[in-house]
Amino acid sequence: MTDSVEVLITADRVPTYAHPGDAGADLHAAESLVLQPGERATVGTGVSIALPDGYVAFVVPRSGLAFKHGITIVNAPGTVDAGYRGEIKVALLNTDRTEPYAIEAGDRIAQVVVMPVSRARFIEVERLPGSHRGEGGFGSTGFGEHAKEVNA
Ligand SMILES: O=c1ccn([C@H]2C[C@H](O)[C@@H](COP(=O)(O)OP(=O)(O)OP(=O)(O)O)O2)c(=O)[nH]1
Ligand SMILES: [Mg+2]
Repeated sequence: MTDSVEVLITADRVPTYAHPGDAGADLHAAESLVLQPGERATVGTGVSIALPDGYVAFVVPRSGLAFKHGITIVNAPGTVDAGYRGEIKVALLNTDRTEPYAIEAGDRIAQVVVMPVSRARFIEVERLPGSHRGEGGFGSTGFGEHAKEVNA
């Protein structure tokens, strides 16, 4: 890693980066529960942090849980504000249509990504400056081959 930031923490289990260079540190469940198909639940992690001003922590799904079991996070990415001192909680959702998913206390249920963030100074104007994209959005560049024409 080229950069790191000190984050004060109280935790039953401190989040861990599985490999050098990983962006996400795994968060462990502080409780056991079963998520029925389609069910969502807020799961404690036993972790509280004090981020420096100018940083945010995003709580994001683990890909393996998502791909293999359909376990995702309802509000992904969950936003942990720098001023938040409460327990980080994970709003898990079982998107599988048929299979319940059991979470044991200590399981790694999500990961946390700490990033610098800018706060905007919103400056109201009568008219926005022009841009190449303009107002095009929501698939305006098409899908597949059409993108090549746009990029040409
Ligand atoms: O996945 C998450 C998302 C948020 N939080 C905590 C930290 C965050 O600082 C606080 C508020 O989150 P957010 O602003 O997303 O929720 P809100 O519904 O707008 O609540 P509030 O009115 O408290 O801002 O809840 C979590 O523990 N986990
Ligand atoms: Mg909020």
